[in-house]
Amino acid sequence: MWRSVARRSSQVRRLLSTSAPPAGPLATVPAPCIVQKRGNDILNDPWYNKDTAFPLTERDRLGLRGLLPPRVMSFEQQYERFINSYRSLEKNTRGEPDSIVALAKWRILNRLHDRNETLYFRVLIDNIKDLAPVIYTPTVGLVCENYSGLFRRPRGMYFTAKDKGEMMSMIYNWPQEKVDMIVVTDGSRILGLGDLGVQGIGIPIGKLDLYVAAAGINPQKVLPVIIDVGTNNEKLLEDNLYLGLRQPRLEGEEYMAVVDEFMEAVHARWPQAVVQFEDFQMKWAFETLERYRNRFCMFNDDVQGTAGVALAGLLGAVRAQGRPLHDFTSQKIVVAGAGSAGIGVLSMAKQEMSRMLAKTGEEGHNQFWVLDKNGLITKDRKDLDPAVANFARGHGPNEIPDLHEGAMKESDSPRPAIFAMSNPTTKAECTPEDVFKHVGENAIFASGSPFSNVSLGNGKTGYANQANNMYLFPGIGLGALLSGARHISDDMLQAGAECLASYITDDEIQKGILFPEVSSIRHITARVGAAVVRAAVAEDLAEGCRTVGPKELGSMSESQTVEYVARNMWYPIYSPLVNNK
Ligand SMILES: NC(=O)c1ccc[n+]([C@@H]2O[C@H](COP(=O)([O-])OP(=O)(O)OC[C@H]3O[C@@H](n4cnc5c(N)ncnc54)[C@H](O)[C@@H]3O)[C@@H](O)[C@H]2O)c1
Ligand SMILES: O=C(O)C[C@H](O)C(=O)O
Ligand SMILES: [Mg+2]
Repeated sequence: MWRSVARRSSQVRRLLSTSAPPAGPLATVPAPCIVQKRGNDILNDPWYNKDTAFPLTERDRLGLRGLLPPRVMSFEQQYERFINSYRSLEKNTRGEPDSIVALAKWRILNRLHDRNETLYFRVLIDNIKDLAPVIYTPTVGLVCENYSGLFRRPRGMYFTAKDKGEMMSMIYNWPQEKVDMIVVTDGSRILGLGDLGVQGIGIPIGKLDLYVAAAGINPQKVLPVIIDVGTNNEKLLEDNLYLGLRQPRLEGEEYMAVVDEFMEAVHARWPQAVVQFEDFQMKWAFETLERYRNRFCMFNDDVQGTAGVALAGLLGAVRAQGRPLHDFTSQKIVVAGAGSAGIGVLSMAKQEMSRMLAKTGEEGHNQFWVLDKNGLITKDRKDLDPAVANFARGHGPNEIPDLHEGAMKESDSPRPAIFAMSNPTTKAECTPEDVFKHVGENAIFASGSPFSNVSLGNGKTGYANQANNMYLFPGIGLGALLSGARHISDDMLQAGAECLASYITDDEIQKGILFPEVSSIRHITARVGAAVVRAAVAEDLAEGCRTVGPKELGSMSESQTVEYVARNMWYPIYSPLVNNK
C-alpha cells in the first residue's frame, strides 16, 4: 500500500477501542515509498509533496536542493501553521454572509488538497466534525452551484456524450495504475438543487474525501467521475462560463449507452473497483441499479446508503420509545418525497418489517404513506414510477387518513420522530427549533445537513442528529472492497445498517441521540465495514482482497474482522521517498 506504515498497531488499537476516536500521530516508522519522479515534478505532485518538510537527505536524493527555502519544518509545524491560517480566516470573515465564509473556507482547504494531500487529509481526519460541513454538505452544494466560476484545476475524470466509442481507451489516461473506489454522478439531481450538469462533479469529490477520511481509502486509489450527457438547466446552458456540454440531456437508449460504455471501461481496467452511483435523478438511479447490481460491484448511495441510515434512525426511535425492536412493525411511517431517497427508505423499512414478522409468523399491515409534490400517492395516480406504485394507497377504510389527523403534535407516540433529510441546509424540510417548539420536547429530530443542538431550557437539550448517508457509504464501499465481493447484496447493506443502529447506547437513545458523533466516523466505519465483510462471507460472495483469500476471511472472528478492516485503513503520514529513476 502506498505510504503504508511498517507497523500500525497504535492506530489499529485506537480504531478498536470503543471510546476515543482514532486521531493523532502514529508512533511507528513509515515504510519508504518509491517514486518515479524528481525535482519540481515531486513538488507539483500533491501525493508526494511535503512542501518545507522534505528533510535535507531527501532533498539531495530527489534533486530538490535549492528548490525550497532552507529551513526544514516538521509535519506538526506545518499542521499548526495551516490550522492557524484557517482560524484567522474564521476570525477575519466574522460577520460576513454565510455563503462568503463557507466558500472562503472551502477555497483554503481546496488549495491545500491541490498542493499536499498528506497534510490535507490529516487536517481533515483530525477536524472532521468542523470540516465535513465545508468539504461535504452543505458547502459542497454551493461549490457545485458555482463550480464553473470557482474552477482552477481539474480533479477526477470527465466522460461525456462526445466520448462515445473512446471510453475504453480514455480510461487509461488516468495516471494511477490501481483504483479501488469510484464515485460517479451524471449531475442530474445534485442534493436538492436539481440538475447542475458537469458542475455536479463536486459531489463525487466530496464523497471521496470522506472515503479517505472515514474509511481510510488510499487517496491515490480514488477516482471522482462525472458523466456529462448535457443539462436541462436553462440557466447553465445560457451561462458563458459553463464548463459542461451545452446541449440538452441525452435520454433513453442514447443515455444508457453512454453509462454502459463507462461501466465497461471501468471494469476492463479495474475489475475490482467499487463504483458508487450518486445523485442521479430517480429514473436513472433505479434503472442503473437494477441493470448493474448483479454484474458489477456497485451500489446507489442515495437509494441504498440513505435507506440504511434512515432505518438505523427509525430503529433508534423505537428504542427511544421504550419499546422492543419488534414494535417497528407497527410504526406508522409517512414519507414526504417519492424520489430515490424516499422510496429507497420505504423499501428497506418494508424489507426489515417483513424479516421481523417472518420470525413470529405474524401478518403485516400497510404502515406507509408517501407524498410527492402533488400530494399523497394513491393508486389512481397516472404514470407512477413502478418503484413508487408499490407504495400507492387504495381507497378502502383507513387507507387515506387525513394526514393532519396524524400530525406529529397530536401523535400518540411517546417519542415522535421527524427526519428532515433533504440537503443542503437551505432545502431542509424544517429546523430542529421548529420541531421542538411545535411537536414538543419529546420529539426526536434528525437532518441530512448539520444543525446545532437546541437548548430547551432547564438545562435540557434537544438533539439535532445528522441522518446522512455518510455514516454508511464509507463502510459499505470499504467492506465490499476488503471482502472482494462480486456484488453488493441486500444482506450486506442490511448488516451495515444494523451495525450502525446498534452503535448507540441506551443512555444516548433515551436522550434522543440516534447517531454517533461525526468525530468518531473512522471508528464507526471500521465496524460497518467489518459487518459488510462478514455478510459478504456469509453469502459466499467474498472472493478475498490482495493476499487475504475467502477462506481466511471466513475464519476470522467478529473482532478479527474489525481488526482486519482497521489495519487496512490508510493514514496520512509522510513516508521517506526513494527515487528509482
Ligand atoms: N440525508 C441523506 O443522507 C440524504 C440522502 C439522499 C438524498 N437526500 C436528500 O433528499 C432529497 C430528495 O432526494 P431524492 O433522491 O429522493 O430526490 P428525487 O428528485 O428523486 O425526489 C424528490 C421527491 O420529492 C418530491 N417533492 C418535491 N417537493 C415536495 C414537497 N413540497 N412535498 C412533498 N414532496 C415533494 C418530488 O415530487 C419527488 O418525488 C434531496 O434534497 C437530497 O439531497 C438526503
Ligand atoms: O450528499 C449528501 O450529503 C447526502 C446525499 O447523498 C444527498 O444526495 O443529499
Ligand atoms: Mg447523494
